[in-house]
Amino acid sequence: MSDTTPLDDAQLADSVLPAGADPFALFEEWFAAAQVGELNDPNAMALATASADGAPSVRMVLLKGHGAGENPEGMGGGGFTFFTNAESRKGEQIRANMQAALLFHWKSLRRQIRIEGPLVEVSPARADAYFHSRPYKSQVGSAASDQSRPLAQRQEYLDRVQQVWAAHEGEGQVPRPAHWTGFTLSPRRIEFWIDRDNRLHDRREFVRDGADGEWADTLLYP
Ligand SMILES: Cc1cc2nc3c(=O)[nH]c(=O)nc-3n(C[C@H](O)[C@H](O)[C@H](O)COP(=O)(O)O)c2cc1C
Ligand SMILES: Cc1ncc(COP(=O)(O)O)c(C=O)c1O
Repeated sequence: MSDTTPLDDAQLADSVLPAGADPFALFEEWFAAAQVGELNDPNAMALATASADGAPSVRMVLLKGHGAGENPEGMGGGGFTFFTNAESRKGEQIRANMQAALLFHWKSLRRQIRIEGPLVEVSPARADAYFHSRPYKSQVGSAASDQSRPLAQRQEYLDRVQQVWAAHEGEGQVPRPAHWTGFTLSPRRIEFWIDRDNRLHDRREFVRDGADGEWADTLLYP
């Protein structure tokens, strides 16, 4: 027989996602909690892109810049930035269709954030600065990789790694390949989801028309 004990006060409590909140401030709050509560890569997020004809694909990337202070190519309005090889599968999809969706799921916190909007490429200066802030080994690994293209055998990649390593060891940094860059998602929709017992979850979405638009928010049925 099903459990028919009455819902308790915690389950019947009102939403903890405040109406009229600033979604960037709420993101910062949750992201800070994730730094403490999530064991590995609290900045890991799923990045969904789609081909020109609308076929979706998704993979994990790391968030490397975020918040109201992000300034996608001078349009302002904040954003969420990741870096990648623009000749990869995702890079080709982004070139064909400059929009994406991001998903954070912090399992230990039982929280999810979904973010959607157009993408803007970061400036070459920012891509350089980020690329060179990475450890030498990571610079080498990225520069030696034709990300997402077929590799006949792993040794081929390892040989390239050795070559790039030797070529730039003296300077201690690798020139950033022109195709290694970053993209900032300018959010048009941000949704916060928090687990509540018995699937009586709590969701609030924030939407705006453009990078300079006002946020409007609403609760959503779980
Ligand atoms: C936790 C995690 C973080 C990752 N971060 C990145 C990243 O920031 N940039 C990146 O290009 N690939 C990253 N990867 C690898 C991607 O998931 C993916 O394998 C790669 O980018 C190729 O994707 P694509 O074929 O769709 O272009 C990460 C993988 C994991 C599991
Ligand atoms: C291929 C690749 N590029 C980039 C990153 C992002 O991390 P970082 O820039 O800190 O190396 C990752 C992380 O897993 C990765 O696998």
